[in-house]
Amino acid sequence: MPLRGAQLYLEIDAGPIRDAGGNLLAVVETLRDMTQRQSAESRLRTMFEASPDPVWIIEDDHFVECNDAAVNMLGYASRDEILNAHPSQLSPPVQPDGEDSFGKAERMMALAREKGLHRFEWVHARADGSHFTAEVTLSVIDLAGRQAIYCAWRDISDRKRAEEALRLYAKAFEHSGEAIMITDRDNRIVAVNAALARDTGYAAEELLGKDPRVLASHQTPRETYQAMWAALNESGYWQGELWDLRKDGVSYPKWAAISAIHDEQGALTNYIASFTDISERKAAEARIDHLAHHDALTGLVNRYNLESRLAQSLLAARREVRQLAVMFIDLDRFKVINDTLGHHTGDRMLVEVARRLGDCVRESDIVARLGGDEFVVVLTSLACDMDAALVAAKILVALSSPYTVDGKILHSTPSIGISMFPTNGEDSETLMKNADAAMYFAKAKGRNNFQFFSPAMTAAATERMELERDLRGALAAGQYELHYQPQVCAKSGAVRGVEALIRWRHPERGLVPPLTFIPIAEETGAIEAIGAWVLEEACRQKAAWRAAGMPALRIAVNLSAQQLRSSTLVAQVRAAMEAYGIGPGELELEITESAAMEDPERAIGRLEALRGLGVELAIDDFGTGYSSLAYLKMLPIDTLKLDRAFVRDIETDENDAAISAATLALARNLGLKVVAEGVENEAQREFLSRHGCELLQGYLFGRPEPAAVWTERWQAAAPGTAG
Ligand SMILES: Nc1nc2c(ncn2[C@@H]2O[C@H](COP(=O)(O)O[C@H]3[C@@H](O)[C@H](n4cnc5c(=O)[nH]c(N)nc54)O[C@@H]3COP(=O)(O)O)[C@@H](O)[C@H]2O)c(=O)[nH]1
Repeated sequence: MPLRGAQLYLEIDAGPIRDAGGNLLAVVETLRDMTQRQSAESRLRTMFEASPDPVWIIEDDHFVECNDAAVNMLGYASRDEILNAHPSQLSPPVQPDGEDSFGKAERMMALAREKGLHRFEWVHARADGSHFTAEVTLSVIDLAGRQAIYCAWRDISDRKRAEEALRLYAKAFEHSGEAIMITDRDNRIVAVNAALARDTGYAAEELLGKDPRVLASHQTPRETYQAMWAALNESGYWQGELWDLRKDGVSYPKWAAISAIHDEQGALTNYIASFTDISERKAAEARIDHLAHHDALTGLVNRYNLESRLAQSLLAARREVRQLAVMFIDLDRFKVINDTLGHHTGDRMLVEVARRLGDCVRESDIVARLGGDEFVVVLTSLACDMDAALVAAKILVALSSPYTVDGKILHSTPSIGISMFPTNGEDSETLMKNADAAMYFAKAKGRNNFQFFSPAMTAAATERMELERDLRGALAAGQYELHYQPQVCAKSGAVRGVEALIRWRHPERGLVPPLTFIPIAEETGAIEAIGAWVLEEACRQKAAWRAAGMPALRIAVNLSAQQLRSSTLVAQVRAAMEAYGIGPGELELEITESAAMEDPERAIGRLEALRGLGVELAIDDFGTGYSSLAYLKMLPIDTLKLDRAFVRDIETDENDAAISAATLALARNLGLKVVAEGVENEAQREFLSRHGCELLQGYLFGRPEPAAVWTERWQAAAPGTAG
């Protein structure tokens, strides 16, 4: 029963009652209490209106009712604008799956009618044309006896975006070139990507659920792992190098970056690690490091590395109270091999030298190449300097044995300088400097030997360095001059020719003799320019003497081995002769026996060409070298110069006398003239003359003097000649 005073909603049905004639007899009214139903409908409408999600009523496939949320979501001003629209009219023409919106909407509604409830995703269009994705739920309802569809939307754009992002992350994870691994809070592997499977050789299934240490090799130091966990616990991040083991058992270095992941409450949930295989980078680094510390040609320790290795060895020697030897090794006349046979041959020989040096020393010793043909051997931990001498002797033998390079047999010898720690120096620099000085001393001592450093050598080495420095500018500064020494007829004493001998008028040192600077000029290559100057100057002087009416004397000029090697020599000589009108027989070129024997075939060709110019040719220092008589016979020469070493003791030393006599006999047989050098006294003159020597040269007849002195002398002897 309704309460007194409460409102009632009644539904009244009234029906007339008539008699047979149709007259109204009464009205029958049926009252139905609709109060409850009315309030239910009102509640439904309220709910419909108050729903935060857009809701619609669809009848005959058109929206006939909607709430404010639907109007707002679509961005229209009033529901009048959208009511009676077909769902496709509030949608883009086509749905993301490619189906047209009208057809698909019809299909969805049909499905809802068939099943009673149907849920699906739908892209709608707002009033401004923008789109959003909604999850649509269609439920079939009965509206006052008519079938309708209740339609509810939920904007799932955010969810879709999140899903899209997740899909993207998943793709990025899977396709990343970097190996990625995700572990749970207990450090069990929960995900690995394809790159990790590729790098490790394991399939993902073989790793899931395992501890990442299944990949570890024992090459990663324990401290690295300790530091890694400390950093992850403290800052949540660590990166560094780890060594892992591939499934095939090969270990490899990888660069790891690991982050700890926490949820919104700050609880640890995962670790995510990315790894880069750095095998190639490490190998490249190792190669670069090797190149930086080793000589590219021989693979020996280089200069830079030698310094640090020597410093370390010195520390050890000091600690162990042992000696140490630094050996400077230079190959004698290596430049000749390089210049004549080419760098390729020179390089191959240096590689062989490096190999032989390695064979002469212990593993713990150091063998370095400083560049060119300069090597350094450090003998570490020696008991006495005798040990160093034994190794030096071994090196002498090893490096002096013939080399077979490109089918050629080559000869070279080393000059070795040794400085000892601690006697000759306590630091690397001093020891190296002193070994270098000792090496120069070994060279000066005739090469192919070793010398221990002595303090006196420092001065000699310093002087050599200074000379080398000053030599560079001497030609341009006009500091060279030629002195001339006469060659006389043994029988008559008449001057037949002069030999041009170079002198260096050094601004501080005064007159420097050729034996002091010619070897340096030869080693540094300066000799070629100096030789060219000598040739030109001698020819110029000869022309000047001729112009002054001096006797027509043959002029002899010394040629260095390097000049003989030069392909421009013949052209140079021709040019000088033409420039100063030097005729056949007026110029003699002296070459040493060793220069001619360096490459006899080439020498023969070049000397023949010079001969063709009318130049006379002499072999200098005859008897001091290792002449092959077979080759000597083939050389197109006119004169042998008997070395003054044999002349000096010719009257007292039977050997010298015998060699001199034999040389003179040989020359006679070969049809050659002989000039005996270094004749200082009558007895020598008499001996040589008696044995048929035609020409003599020596202090007995005159020392080498400047051209002006000879001019004066000749003018005095033959007054009336032009000045
Ligand atoms: N490539 C070039 N080499 C040259 C040139 N000029 C000289 N030289 C070579 O230097 C060497 C030494 O020469 P030098 O000091 O001039 O000595 C010469 C004479 O002074 C010396 N000599 C002459 N007579 C005597 C003597 O009676 N006693 C004695 N103790 N020494 C004497 O002999 C040298 C001449 O030697 P040589 O040339 O072998 O005839 C020397 O090897 C020169 O070749 C140059 O321009 N280019």
